[in-house]
This record gives sequence, C-alpha cells and structure tokens, in this order.
Amino acid sequence: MQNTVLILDFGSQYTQLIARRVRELNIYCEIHPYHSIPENLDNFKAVILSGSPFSVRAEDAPHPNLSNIRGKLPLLGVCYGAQYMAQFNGGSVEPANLREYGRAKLSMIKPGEVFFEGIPENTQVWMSHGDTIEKLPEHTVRLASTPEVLNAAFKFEGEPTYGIQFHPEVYHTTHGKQLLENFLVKIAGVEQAWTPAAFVETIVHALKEQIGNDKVVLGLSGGVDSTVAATLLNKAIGKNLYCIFVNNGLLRKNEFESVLHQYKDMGLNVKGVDASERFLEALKNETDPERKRKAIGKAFIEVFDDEAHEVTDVDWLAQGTIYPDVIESVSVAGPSVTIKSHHNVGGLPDFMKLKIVEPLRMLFKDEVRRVGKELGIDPELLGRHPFPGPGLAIRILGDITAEKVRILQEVDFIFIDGLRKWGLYDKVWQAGAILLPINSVGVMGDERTYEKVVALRAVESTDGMTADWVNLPYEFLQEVSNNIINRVKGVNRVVYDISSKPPATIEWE
Ligand SMILES: Nc1ncnc2c1ncn2[C@@H]1O[C@H](COP(=O)(O)OP(=O)(O)OP(=O)(O)O)[C@@H](O)[C@H]1O
Ligand SMILES: O=c1[nH]c(=O)c2[nH+]cn([C@@H]3O[C@H](COP(=O)(O)O)[C@@H](O)[C@H]3O)c2[nH]1
Ligand SMILES: NC(=O)CC[C@H](N)C(=O)O
Ligand SMILES: [Mg+2]
Repeated sequence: MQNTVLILDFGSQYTQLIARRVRELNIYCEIHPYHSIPENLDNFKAVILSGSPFSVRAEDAPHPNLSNIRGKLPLLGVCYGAQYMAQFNGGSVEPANLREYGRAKLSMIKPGEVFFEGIPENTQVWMSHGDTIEKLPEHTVRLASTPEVLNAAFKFEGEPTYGIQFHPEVYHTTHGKQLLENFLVKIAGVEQAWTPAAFVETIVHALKEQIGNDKVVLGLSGGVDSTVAATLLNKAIGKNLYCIFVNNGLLRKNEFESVLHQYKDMGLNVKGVDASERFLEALKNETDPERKRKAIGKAFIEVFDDEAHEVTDVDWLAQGTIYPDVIESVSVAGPSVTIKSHHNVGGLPDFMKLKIVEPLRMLFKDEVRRVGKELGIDPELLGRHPFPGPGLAIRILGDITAEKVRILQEVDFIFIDGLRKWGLYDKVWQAGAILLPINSVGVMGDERTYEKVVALRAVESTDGMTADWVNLPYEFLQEVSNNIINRVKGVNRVVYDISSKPPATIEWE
C-alpha cells in the first residue's frame, strides 16, 4: 500500500484506537511493535509513536532506535512517545505530582501553528499519564499547556517532529481527529486515498498475484467476514475459489437454505453440505458447555476436511481473519504469544497444512462492512447480528435433541422476525432465544400444561466484550411472548433476560 502511516506500538491500550482514527481519515496505516521497525520505510509517509504502560525512566522501558525516522519523516509522539523524545534529547521526564487520568483543557495554544489549526483554546483533551515532561529539550517550542501540564504539546524547531502529552485518539479529546488530520494531511501531506473502492482494487490485484492459477478453499459461515473474503476472492480468481458451507443443524430456521441460495445468486462457487445428523450424533447426551463446543469443533474439522479433499490439488485455505485478531497476535508482548503450532504436528487434518490467504487481515470490522457494501453485498447480510459458531447448541441448556433444536428455531424465528418488523433489529447488537432445561406449569384452554420455558436475550454492545440488555418496548415483548406461546408447541412460558455483561455473559453457556 502506498501512502501509509506507520504506528509504532509501545503497548498502549489505545494503540488500536490511533489506527481507527487514522483510517477514519481515509488514510491507510499499519501498527508495528516498537522492536521491529520495518527496514524499508519507502512506503511510509508519517510515523506516530503510541503511548505505553512503561515509564521512560524505567530501566527496561522500550528504547527503539529512531535514527531512520526522526527528521526524515514527519513524526508525532503521543504520551509515552512524546516523553520518549523529550527524555532522550536532553529534556527531562519526572513523576508527576499527581497521576492524571481524565479530561483536561488546553488553556494555552500557541497561535498560528498549523498543528492546532481549527482547534479552539480550552478544547477538551484526554490525559492518561503518571509522568510529566518537566523540561523540554533544546531547539523545541512549546505549543500547548493545560493548567496541570505545562508541556502538553511541543515541536522540534526546523523539522516536522511533534510531541503531545494527551491522547488525540480517544473520543473525549474533542478535536483529536482534527489534530491528527492537521498532522497527517496538512503537515505530512499524506493523501486521503484509503477508500473501500481503493482497497478492493488493490487487494483483488494482490490476490491475483499471490494465488495465480492455484485453487483455494474457504469455509463460508453466513457471517460477514467469510462472505466478504469470499466475494473478494471470487473477483480475483473466480471458479478457482471453492466455498464450503456446512449445515451443522444448529443454524437459525431456514438459514442454511436461504443463505446458500443467496451465495449462489452472488455467483460464488459454493457447495452446501448438510451434516446435521453428524453433529447431532456428536452432541448426543452431551450437557457440558465446553464439551459441546469441543464436539462441534471436532465434527466441523472432520466435515471440512472430507469436503476439502473432494477438491483436487488445493493449495490454499482462505480465512476471514480481521485486523483486531492480527494486532492481538503481533502485540508488543512479542512473537511468543502468536505461535499457534499448527505445523509439524502429527494427525492434523490436511486442510490445516495448506497455505493461508487472509484478504481482510488489515481491516477493522466496520471497514469489512464498508468493503462489503462497495462489493454490492446485500445490506441485510452485512448487518446481520453476530451468531456463535456452535450455534443453537449453546442456547439449548443441557442435552441436545432434534426436537429441542426445532422448538428453539421456531422461538428464535418469531423473536428475530418481530425485531425486524418493529424496526428494532438494527438497534440491537445481538439477539436470540435460549431454551431452558426446565418445565413449568401453565394453563391453556382449561387444561394443565407442563412445558418448556424460553428466555429472550437482546443486548447492546460494540465488540461483545461488555454488553447491556436492551430496554425493548413492553408492547413488543407482549406481542412476541403471545406469538411464541400460541404458536410453538412445547413452550408455555417466556422470560426476558435483564442481566448485563459483566457479570453475566451474552450466551448462557
Ligand atoms: N457453517 C460453516 N460452514 C463452513 N465454514 C464455517 C462455518 N462456520 C464457520 N466457518 C468458518 O470458520 C470461520 C470462523 O467462524 P466464526 O463464526 O468463529 O468466525 P467469524 O469471525 O464470526 O467470521 P464470519 O463473520 O465469517 O462468521 C469462518 O470465518 C468460516 O470460514
Ligand atoms: O464463535 C463463537 N464460538 C463460541 O463458542 C462462542 N461463545 C460465545 N460466542 C459469541 O461471543 C460473544 C460474547 O459471548 P459471551 O458473552 O457469551 O462470552 C457473543 O457474540 C457470543 O454469541 C461465541 N462465538
Ligand atoms: N499513556 C501513556 O503513554 C503513559 C506513559 C507513561 N507510562 C506515564 O505514565 O506517563
Ligand atoms: Mg461467525
């Protein structure tokens, strides 16, 4: 990629956010750990140093050699990055009187600086530091202060090198994006050319180069990532892409047929494999959540391996890995955490020995959606709620039978369909129904019933790590509850889950 911004990661919890903000400016960027600065910097147009949990005063603090960068490329140090440039260029960093965490105001901004163009005095910034820059190095100019922090921003004279104590990447820094734009666009002259269309063009070209006439297999799940990955590969290599969509019998009602149909309509070379029986068999009498997951994972690998063998001379396995997965595995913690020793281990399924191609490995989730939109993928498919790999198996508490799956599919369908009809679907991050392993007494048409209880769950979240239950309208819950009890044989009671995560989780198992 041309016009790239290099973000050197010193292990800050906010490094990913810096990348998000830069990408929002339609500028491509890459995060690299501070200890492995790319040797060839030709494609990089600017560099940002992240924050860090370390103190620059600590013996073991990150201490990269920036001689290939400083003065040669526009450089911005954020928090630790700024402290680092101050400390090792003749300035001094000391423990602050007070650890500062939270909002502050830039009470002084040096007028006439492009760096602060369009940013008003007293703008709010986000601070998160225990050290402070007591003394600036020589040949620097102070650009901003807060009442607590004298050296909140500075630059080196005669070179495009800047340091800021606050975090422009955090939303609470009201003009953070403007500041990044000032630095990257106005000062560094980086082009804002990173758009979904540009990505599609570049990646399709790169995939053609990488794969040539080889064959690729890919598992389609009905989810966003694998669908977008498949569409890109299809554009690049067409019929040499062999997609496999497995019905584990634990999908939503009608989902296998309708999604398979949709995939075919999209021109994908896809094979639908109905392995429902095999999965049900593997799950027989299994009640423990983790063992259910393991059984499903194992069955999946077996089915996929069988199917991958049907395609002769395959060289590649495509995966829908996205950037947050990649960042996690290349974090500053070092390569030790990345190794997943798939190779040279006996008894591995053959498809795991294939070369891996990951078209989305540099994209964030919302970028995957935008690329999907650019590719003309149905917005309904792109807006789908996340659905767990083990599917309904972890929403049927206790053991799993075909009958229980059928009941839960009906309940789930009424709930999800209701959300759509009431215009609530897109306001909810994830929703589903859970079949409880208990019966309760009811009365229907003067007769006593003793039937199943289902719980409905709908949550708001951004990444599934934390979640709040959604305040769905009572009238909606009333209608859905009536529909479920009247239409689904075997269910006589509906409850709504009002637990947040933490301490509850989204799924019940
Ligand atoms: N039913 C299935 N049939 C074939 N492949 C599958 C199926 N379910 C999952 N996979 C494969 O396993 C990968 C991991 O599944 P998982 O649902 O955990 O991923 P994900 O991050 O949600 O991505 P996606 O949005 O593609 O579902 C998928 O990207 C897909 O390649
Ligand atoms: O692919 C998956 N395999 C699983 O075993 C699994 N368990 C939970 N989830 C999904 O992860 C998110 C967080 O769920 P929890 O709050 O229940 O941990 C939610 O989106 C869950 O649906 C899974 N996804
Ligand atoms: N957010 C940061 O980069 C913090 C830097 C350093 N650890 C400090 O406490 O000042
Ligand atoms: Mg999925």
